[in-house]
Amino acid sequence: MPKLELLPAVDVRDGQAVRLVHGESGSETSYGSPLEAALAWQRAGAEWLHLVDLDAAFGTGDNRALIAEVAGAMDIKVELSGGIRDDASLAAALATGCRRVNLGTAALETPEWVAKVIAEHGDQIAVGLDVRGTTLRGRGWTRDGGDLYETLERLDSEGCARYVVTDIAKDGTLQGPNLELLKNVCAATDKPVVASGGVSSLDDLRAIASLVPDGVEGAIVGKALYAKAFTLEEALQVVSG
Ligand SMILES: O=C(O)c1ccccc1NCC(=O)[C@H](O)[C@H](O)COP(=O)(O)O
Repeated sequence: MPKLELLPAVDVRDGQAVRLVHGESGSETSYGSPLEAALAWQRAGAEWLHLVDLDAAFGTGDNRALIAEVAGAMDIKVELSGGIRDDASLAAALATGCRRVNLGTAALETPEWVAKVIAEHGDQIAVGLDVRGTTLRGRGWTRDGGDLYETLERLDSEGCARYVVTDIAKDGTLQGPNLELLKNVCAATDKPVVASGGVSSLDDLRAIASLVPDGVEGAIVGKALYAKAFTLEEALQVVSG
């Protein structure tokens, strides 16, 4: 089986590591200290951490200092997401030393700025394509933001290096990933795709890994790890190729 990168998630709301259902504000289950969670994933052998500032994504404040503390404590690569929408928030995100950032809302609302930062920062910029059906959602997944495939075509033409693809209907539900969506996005772009949302089992990871030849590069796993559906060590073993 081809190797799949695994990105355990730490989503931060109001200073706590949480998981949401369908990304909905108010559906939080809390899992304690974000730093402890991140260090646990690092100790278990993760090569990447997917770190999300949910308050910044929802516009309910931010966890910027804590996010910087967590990112700074990591020896592994960090992908940072949530509320990165302008020069100041991008500069703060990159100053944490993270390997890359995910832009979501900005790719829908300020496409000129996104084209500019893609040109400036290359593969330090990924775009999160968060969808319901084939409609993109921004502002913490609360507002419609256009057609998935039209936006993908535009971002490809601007040189976007990578996409993080989430089916919101699956996110935080432990119902399995949307493999059809992943296949369709891979068919529409030559750029690598990171799958996010819904992973519930080691078989789900095997199914995502079977899409590596199509262009899937990695998988983000949140709820399944916190719910102890499997251990990160087991997951890393399964995706190691
Ligand atoms: O990433 C964001 O910006 C974001 C914004 C609003 C709500 C949720 C957001 N991200 C959620 C994640 O990235 C999850 O960590 C990831 O999809 C894992 O999902 P799961 O394995 O289903 O818990």
